[in-house]
Amino acid sequence: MTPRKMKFWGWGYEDGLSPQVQNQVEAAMAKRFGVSEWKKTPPPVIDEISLKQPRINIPQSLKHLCTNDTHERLSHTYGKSYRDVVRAFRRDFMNAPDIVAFPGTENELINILDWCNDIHAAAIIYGGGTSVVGGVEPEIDDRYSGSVSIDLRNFNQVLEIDKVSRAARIQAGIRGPAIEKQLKEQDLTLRFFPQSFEFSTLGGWIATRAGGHFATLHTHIDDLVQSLRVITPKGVVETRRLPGSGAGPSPDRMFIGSEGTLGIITEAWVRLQDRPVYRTAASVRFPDFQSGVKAVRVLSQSGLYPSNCRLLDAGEAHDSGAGDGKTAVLMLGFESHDHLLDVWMIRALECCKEFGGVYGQDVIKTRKDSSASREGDVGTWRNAFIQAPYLRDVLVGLGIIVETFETAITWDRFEAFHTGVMEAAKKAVREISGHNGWVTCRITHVYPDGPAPYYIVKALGKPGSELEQWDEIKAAVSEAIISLGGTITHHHAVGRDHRPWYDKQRPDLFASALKSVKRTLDPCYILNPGVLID
Ligand SMILES: Cc1cc2nc3c(=O)[nH]c(=O)nc-3n(C[C@H](O)[C@H](O)[C@H](O)COP(=O)(O)OP(=O)(O)OC[C@H]3O[C@@H](n4cnc5c(N)ncnc54)[C@H](O)[C@@H]3O)c2cc1C
Repeated sequence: MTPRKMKFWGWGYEDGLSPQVQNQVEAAMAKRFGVSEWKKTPPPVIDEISLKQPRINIPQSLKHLCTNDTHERLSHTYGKSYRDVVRAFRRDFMNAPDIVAFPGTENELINILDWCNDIHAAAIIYGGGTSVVGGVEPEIDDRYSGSVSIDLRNFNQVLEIDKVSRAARIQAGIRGPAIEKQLKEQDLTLRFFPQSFEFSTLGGWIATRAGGHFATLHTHIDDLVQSLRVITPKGVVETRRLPGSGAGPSPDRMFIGSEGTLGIITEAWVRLQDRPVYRTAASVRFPDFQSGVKAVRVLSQSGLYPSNCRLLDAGEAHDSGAGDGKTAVLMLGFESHDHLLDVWMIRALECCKEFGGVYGQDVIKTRKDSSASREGDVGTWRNAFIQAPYLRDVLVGLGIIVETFETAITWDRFEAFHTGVMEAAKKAVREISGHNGWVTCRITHVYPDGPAPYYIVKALGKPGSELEQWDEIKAAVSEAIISLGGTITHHHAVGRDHRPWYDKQRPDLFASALKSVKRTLDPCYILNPGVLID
């Protein structure tokens, strides 16, 4: 069987979406935007793209690890944000790396890093390349001789499992499905499922402080990291495996979220869980979003800790097929390897009822298989969630601006914050695109002290200016988020795209301290220039 081909210009596999579904999407969007006939841009093919000659040559000693092959250079130019896909559709690959390297051992990695240091080439660490913030794009200036994208795909093994402490030593370049496959043999799971799970890597999750699918408790990868091994241009840092420690600032925390600027994470000990046996799921409809928000706050502070507690506003519920467009919908779920969950679900539904929540036939009693989250509204939403990145690529070809942004804020400020962000987003879409467009929201994660809202923008772009229009919209909503007290990102990371607002959010003295760390670990500033710190 021939292996499925990955797109070099967008999300996932070339055959990831059937032509029938594509046609359905085009028809639905034509109706929504009142377009009689789409003027479609076809996805790029390699022969149409002219790449500049590599600025650096691969030394003889590294020829077996490095390539300047066109397909590899194209595939390593971008992450997977809307900005990235639009530029790929424009056949614009001006920031392609000069060289792509595929080390298989730490020694090989060190040799590549030494070479980058010697010739002052930028070294961009590439995990799964699913960054949505410009994290892997080799955008460099002429202070650098060129750029090398260092792909960690060969670091793809679960190396050791400690069943007693429920932990595993895992290499950083391994993708989500391979982690779970190897842990399943021992009836264990990392239980970390970002939407990009299929193609993103453990090292990428740690480097970006990624957020998984689960709505409460261990939402970020941070909580699952027990220790790290990191290669820096100045040497190796390996931290101690501990369940907890009060010994000064945490060295792990310094590298978690460092986005390839301080070192290359090669492996991590991570905390595992037993595989869930029991599951229950329900969807609850609320007359309006704010009623749902009140219920979600009570749930987040109830100590019930649902695994799924995702509140969709009416627009988002409608778009995913999980709602009628008039009511907000809460996706609720619990899971456990240990006990039946009906008592938890019953109590959670009581909380929802207090705020006008209505649940129906699809309330599912505890089951001992995964079907609980695959049926009814919950299942419909799950399918839409998995297909969404493929659909996004189709919409880009139609000239539709389609992108997300996400943040977090404490409960006491949420209502005013959400109103302000929605107003800013709708105003920006209206003024910049000339149409009303669609701005919808869901709450993806909830903490006892506040939610993480996630917004989706869809608008008809002006042909040829979609990217510039999105950049303006993004700037407007980012200003609103920062001025209203939120974070520029809850889990998508900073990268290059969020830098202006991250620089406003972080305290100045902290920025100086971070720069000192950078100078110590990467004195020639070869690691991922432009990301996080200059
Ligand atoms: C459709 C879609 C859905 C997504 N859903 C989620 C989601 O649910 N939750 C979420 O948090 N994010 C999500 N993302 C964003 C993205 O998947 C995450 O940021 C993810 O953690 C990136 O992992 P990666 O392996 O692809 O890293 P890459 O994109 O390859 O790299 C990301 C950054 O980390 C650095 N890096 C990568 N590996 C290492 C390493 N081993 N050592 C040091 N630095 C490294 C890179 O240099 C870069 O700066 C989504 C993205 C897409 C396109």
